[in-house]
Amino acid sequence: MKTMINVEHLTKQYQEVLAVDDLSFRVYEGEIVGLLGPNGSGKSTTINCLLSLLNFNNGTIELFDKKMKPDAYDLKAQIGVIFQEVAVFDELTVYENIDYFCGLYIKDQATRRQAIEEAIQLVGLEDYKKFYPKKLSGGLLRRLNIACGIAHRPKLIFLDEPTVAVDPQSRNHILNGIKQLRKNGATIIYTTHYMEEVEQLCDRVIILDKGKIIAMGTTDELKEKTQIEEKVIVEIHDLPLDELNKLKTLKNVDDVRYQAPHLIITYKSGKNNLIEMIEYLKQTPLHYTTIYSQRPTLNDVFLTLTGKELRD
Ligand SMILES: Nc1ncnc2c1ncn2[C@@H]1O[C@H](COP(=O)(O)OP(=O)(O)OP(=O)(O)O)[C@@H](O)[C@H]1O
Repeated sequence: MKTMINVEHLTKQYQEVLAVDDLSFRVYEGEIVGLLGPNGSGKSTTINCLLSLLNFNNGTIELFDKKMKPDAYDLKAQIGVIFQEVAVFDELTVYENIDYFCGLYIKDQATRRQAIEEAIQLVGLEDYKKFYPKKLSGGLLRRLNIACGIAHRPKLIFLDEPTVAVDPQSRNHILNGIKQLRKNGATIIYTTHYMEEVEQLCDRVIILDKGKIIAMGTTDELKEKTQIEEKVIVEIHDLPLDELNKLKTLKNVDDVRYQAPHLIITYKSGKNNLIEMIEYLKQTPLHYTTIYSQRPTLNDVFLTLTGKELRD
C-alpha cells in the first residue's frame, strides 16, 4: 500500500498552547480518513502543518514520500484543499471560477475543459455554469468551492467540514461526489462534526484530543476497542421486581434498568443478544410491545474516549 501522508512526531506550540503534541500517523493511497476531535483539539493546526501553511516545532511530514516544504510546488500541484470558508471570485461565473483555479495547474486548454466539466458533474452544478456566486444558495456555493478545489484532479484532497449548514440535496451531492473522488483514486482527509457522515464515508478515523491521537482505526475497530456494550431495549408496561432480578442473572448481561415503559438491558459482549432475549421472554409471563437492539455508534465511541459530544 502506497503511503500518501507520513507524519512523525509532529509538535506545534503557539506561545503557551501545545496545539499538536507528538503526532505520528500515516494515510494510505485511496483511503478516506476522518480527522475528528472536539473544538480546539488540533485538527486545523495539523492540517495547516501538513500543507506547510504553518511552521512547526518538531517532527517530519512527508507527502507522496517526499518532504513537504512551503516551496514544494510539485507536491502542492497534486493536492486539493477545500476550506470551510468559501473562497471564490464574485465577478466570475461558476464555470469561470473553476476554470481559474484549474488553470493554475492544468495549462492545456482541452484537458482543462474536460477537467472542469468533470468537476461540475461531480458536484452537480450542470445547471448553474453561467451563474455568478451571488446568485447561488449556500449549498450551491459550497459545491462550487469544492469543484474549484478538485478540478485539477489532485491525488490528495483535504476537506474541512464541507457539509456544515448545507441543505440535504447539496449534502447528498457533496457526499456522493466525495465517494466518486475516491473511486477515481484520490486519497481524502475529511474533517467533520457529523458522525453519520464518518460512518458512511471513512475507511479509517483518527481521533484527536488536546493535540494527541487518542484513537485510530476503522469505526468497527474503535467500537471494539472502547468495548461499548450492546443494549437491548424492550417496551413493557408492567415489570414485577422478581422478573427484573431474574434478568440480571442472564448470560452476558451487565446491567438492567427499568424506566417504565423502557426496559434497558446492557450486555458486556456476546452475539445474538437480541434473539436470546426474545427467546427468554417467551418463557416468562411478560408481555412487551416492542423490542430492539441498539448497537454502539461512533458517537458513543467518541463520547467514551473524550467525554465530550463531537457537536457542542
Ligand atoms: N494562532 C493561534 N495562536 C494561539 N493559539 C492557537 C492559534 N490557533 C489555534 N490555537 C490553539 O491551538 C489549539 C488547537 O486549535 P485548532 O484550531 O488546531 O483546533 P481544531 O481541532 O481545529 O478546533 P475547531 O474544531 O474548533 O476548528 C486550541 O487550543 C487553539 O486555541
